[in-house]
Amino acid sequence: MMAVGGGCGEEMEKDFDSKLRLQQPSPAPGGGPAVQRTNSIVFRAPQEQFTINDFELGKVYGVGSFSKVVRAKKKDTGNVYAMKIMDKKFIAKENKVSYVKLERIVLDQLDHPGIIKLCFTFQDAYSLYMALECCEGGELFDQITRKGRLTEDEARFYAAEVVDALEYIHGVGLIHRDIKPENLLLTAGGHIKIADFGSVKPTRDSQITVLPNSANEKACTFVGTAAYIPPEVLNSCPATCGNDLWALGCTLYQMLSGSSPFKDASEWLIFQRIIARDLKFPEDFTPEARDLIDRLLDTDPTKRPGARPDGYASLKKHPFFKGIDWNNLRNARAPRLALEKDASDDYDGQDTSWNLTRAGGAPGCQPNIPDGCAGSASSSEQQSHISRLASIDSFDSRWQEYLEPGETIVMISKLKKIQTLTNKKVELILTDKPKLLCVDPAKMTAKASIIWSDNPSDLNVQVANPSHFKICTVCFSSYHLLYFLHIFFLHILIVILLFSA
Ligand SMILES: Nc1ncnc2c1ncn2[C@@H]1O[C@H](COP(=O)(O)OP(=O)(O)OP(=O)(O)O)[C@@H](O)[C@H]1O
Repeated sequence: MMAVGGGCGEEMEKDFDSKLRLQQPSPAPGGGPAVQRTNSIVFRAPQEQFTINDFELGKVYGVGSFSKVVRAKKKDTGNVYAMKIMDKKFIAKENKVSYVKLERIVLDQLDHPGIIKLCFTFQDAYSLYMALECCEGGELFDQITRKGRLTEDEARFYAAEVVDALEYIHGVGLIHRDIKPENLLLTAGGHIKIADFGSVKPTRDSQITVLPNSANEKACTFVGTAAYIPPEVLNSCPATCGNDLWALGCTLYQMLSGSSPFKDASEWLIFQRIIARDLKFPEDFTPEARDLIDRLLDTDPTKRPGARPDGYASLKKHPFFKGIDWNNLRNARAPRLALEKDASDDYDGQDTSWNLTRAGGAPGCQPNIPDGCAGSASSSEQQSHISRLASIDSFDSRWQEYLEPGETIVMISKLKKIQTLTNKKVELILTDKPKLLCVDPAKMTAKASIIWSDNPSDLNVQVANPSHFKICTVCFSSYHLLYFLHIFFLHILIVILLFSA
């Protein structure tokens, strides 16, 4: 096995190996800070000697800040996994080594039907690979988006499964710290699995082995997603299990109403609403739903059901959960999944040349991506994390020829360019210059390049409605382009406004 670029690549390689020296927290006598003792642990999910060529790659499930998750079928066994692929150089550059290691180590020790399972890992010179069990049903976020909002029965079912998994997570002494509909994945049968354990924090009496620094590091480190962050975190209080219960309250509210309870145009404004507990319930919420959410969103984290001395009993006994058979959740009939609109509507399936191991990666690695959604992100990604898409898509060496030395991609997405008689699919690429590029992915020709300008006669944006806007520019050939659809474009607009502000 080769390590990439010395230092960090080698360290990552060692830490992904099947034996790792780690520190296990043990309770300190007299209730003082936990004492760390160093131990060697053997991972349950083995590090295999596989290569990516041992797998037939399918559709892209989603894209994270520094990873891409792809459907991967092992050629010899036929077993299917969700392969999380992380670029070593990128992880090192973005200082995310500990995040990746933490997720690997923690997932390895968890065992609950409501938590995504890590099956094995492997690596090559360029990438780390985590084979996860597949959640073919996508994110809960997408179900909420597709259905508009969920019925109370559907929300009750999902909330109960999250409560069940959270009870386990908190029981082993972990705080997830990023509970939100995007991190609640659904199996093909429609059952919840909690994902994304890169932000977890062990509690003092945690049974879980973590990274050397995780327990010592200040528990009030700011992590999570703005709309789901509890007020005490904004006030720099240490993390507690109550943080996840607040996020559960926000998630339940979102399931029932279609949007999160604390919404606003910027993170700062969202935080103001959270601190002021500016919470309004839609009139059609039942008293039971309203009461549970109200209690979960208590500003005192110790009063939230699930965080009180009686543990999860009061939460599970809440009238909202009437009728839930807590011992038989996984056998209960799950809500019907709303399916994705035909993906081919958005993309015409030409992109079969995505090279997951970057330029210079493993020879002969040309994964087959039959549904043509390579490089695309799920709707939630598009909606919630402006800077995330590009990081992973910038791995794709295809775009390098359009960039100047040192220039990197901030964002990338497919769009329809509407012309008089036809419409065409192109890639819109925003770089950090800032520059906006329009590339025909079929012919790999650049259709336009706009350098940002403060002069409105060079560049101006006209918003028709929330999903349509025009970028009018003299550099953009002789006609104006109407950029059509995807929530993503709203973000481009935001970026435009930010840059021009
Ligand atoms: N086991 C899985 N099965 C199916 N889809 C998955 C699975 N794990 C992740 N995904 C999808 O892939 C997307 C990217 O996941 P990933 O873990 O790389 O990043 P993330 O956790 O969403 O983001 P970040 O790391 O930036 O917090 C997820 O949002 C999800 O939609």
